[in-house]
Amino acid sequence: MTDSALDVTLRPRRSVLYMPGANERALEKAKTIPADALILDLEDAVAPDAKPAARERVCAAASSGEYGLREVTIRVNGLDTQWHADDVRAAAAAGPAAVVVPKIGSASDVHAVEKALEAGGAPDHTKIWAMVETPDAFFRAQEIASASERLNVLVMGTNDLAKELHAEHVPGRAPLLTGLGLALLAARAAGKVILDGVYNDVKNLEGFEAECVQGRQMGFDGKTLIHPGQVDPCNAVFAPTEAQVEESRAILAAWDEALAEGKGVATVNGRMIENLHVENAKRIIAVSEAIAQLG
Ligand SMILES: CC(C)(COP(=O)(O)OP(=O)(O)OC[C@H]1O[C@@H](n2cnc3c(N)ncnc32)[C@H](O)[C@@H]1OP(=O)(O)O)[C@@H](O)C(=O)NCCC(=O)NCCSC(=O)C[C@H](O)C(=O)O
Ligand SMILES: [Mg+2]
Repeated sequence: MTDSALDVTLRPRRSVLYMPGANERALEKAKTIPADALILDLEDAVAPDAKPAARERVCAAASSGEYGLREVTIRVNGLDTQWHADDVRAAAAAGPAAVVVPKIGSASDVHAVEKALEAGGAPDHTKIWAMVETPDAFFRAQEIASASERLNVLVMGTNDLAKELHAEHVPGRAPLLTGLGLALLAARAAGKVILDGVYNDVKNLEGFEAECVQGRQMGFDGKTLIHPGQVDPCNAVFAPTEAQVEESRAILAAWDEALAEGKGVATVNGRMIENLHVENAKRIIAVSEAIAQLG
């Protein structure tokens, strides 16, 4: 799907699946997995010796056009690594939907990536997805989110955050909520998309679904994933329900009626409706229609 076919901010990014760039089988399998977006990884999931070959394979996959409507992105190695410059140069030439950059620490990091992409001749459609995953970055989330028009998505790195905090992974994620809340405020203030971090226990679907629901309730647009088995439940949790869409349509109808009567307030199912509820109802309908366009 091209961005001209769909409003960029409404493009569904419910499920965003990482796959190790060195794993040919996973790259092939991804063509049939119903994830909204893919992150072809050159960082954590690829051993140092395998990085040059993985870079070649991932860039070929990203420019192959074989992933249908899925948004295909490349996660490069961090700015302070020996692989970063070559990764960004190769990704710029491949022209994926985005270059996902781990451990972004400040607006100047974003500017450095932007400059490197431009120097490498990256097309305008290649965006920057900034990973916020260190304590410093969470404090600077606002400057990172608003650093560049090319940056359209913040991605939470909850494994690195937990590691940096010396925190434990616990149900409900209490140790991480301060950081996640700061990043959500920053993303919304800058009008950017924000994706929740990964859930490591791939066999625990109950725990995974609970974390998806928590992420949706907090305001995340979708969640990053590590296993194909996480895709369907994640898509279900992050899509508006039929009841929500129906209620949204009732809100729009009641609002039109109120306006025609010269009123600035209405009620639906006994609840007060003001303009802000109407805006939210329009967003829910638009998201639902965007998901339907994916087929
Ligand atoms: C987590 C895994 C290592 C589990 O692997 P495995 O036990 O081999 O899984 P399965 O046997 O259940 O696999 C079944 C089939 O599915 C394919 N598969 C598995 N994972 C993926 C995937 N991510 N994408 C595509 N396809 C996948 C297998 O090849 C099997 O296929 P088949 O042979 O046809 O049956 C593994 O799932 C995995 O490696 N996941 C990705 C790990 C990863 O990318 N990690 C880095 C990103 S997460 C991160 O860095 C977080 C962030 O930075 C932070 O700080 O939080
Ligand atoms: Mg990380």
